[in-house]
Amino acid sequence: MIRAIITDIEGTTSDIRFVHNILFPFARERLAGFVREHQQQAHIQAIMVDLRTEIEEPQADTERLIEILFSFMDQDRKSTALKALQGEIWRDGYVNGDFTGHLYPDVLPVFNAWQQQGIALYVYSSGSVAAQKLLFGYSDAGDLTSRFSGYFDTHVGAKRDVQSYRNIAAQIGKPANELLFLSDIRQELDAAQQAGWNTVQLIRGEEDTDSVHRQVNRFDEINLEQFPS
Ligand SMILES: CSCCC(=O)C(=O)COP(=O)(O)O
Ligand SMILES: [Mg+2]
Repeated sequence: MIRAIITDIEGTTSDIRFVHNILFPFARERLAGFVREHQQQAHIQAIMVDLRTEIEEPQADTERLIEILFSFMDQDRKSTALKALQGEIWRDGYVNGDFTGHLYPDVLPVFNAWQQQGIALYVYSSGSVAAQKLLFGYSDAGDLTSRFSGYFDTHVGAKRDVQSYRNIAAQIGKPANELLFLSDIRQELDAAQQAGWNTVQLIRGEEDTDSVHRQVNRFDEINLEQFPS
């Protein structure tokens, strides 16, 4: 019996093109100026401390960190520090109405149905928790933040690591076999499955013929009765 559903964002609830063509360029254009302007603020300093730790360069100055952040963006590296900064930068874009968080139209009706069945919804994304709340708070369908019982980012671990899913299960407080993870990325689903979770792969674009996971093209094709009770 599925009691909690944990969803990825990019490529699952939301179009990868929104993230790569709207969000990422918006942050890239503003990143250097943002870091220079806000580097004295405590929460930005904390992000920079994390970044220095991540790159093992305790003496790195602001310009070196900016250089590193650009190389991380080029690699689409899921660095917790980069993701935290991107979230800070996107805030202005959402608040000023430059964009709204993309949501596939099939998502919200299915969220509604699951909630009516008493199933708790969570998010797990490489984007920071703050960025997740912005995307769903300023989504195409309005403010959906109250729909979720919790949010997880790479502070629990990377999305391809089995231990991350064990950490999330411990925080949710439910056994792994009552959890369902939704993602477009096979390697993330493999990790969740190794942790004992149920999985469904969203195929929003190209097919994935190497996957062992149940596959659907839309949320309304997910049949919770297929999972063992
Ligand atoms: C919170 S929306 C931005 C998502 C993001 O920054 C990203 O790297 C995509 O990560 P995901 O784990 O959702 O595929
Ligand atoms: Mg994804």
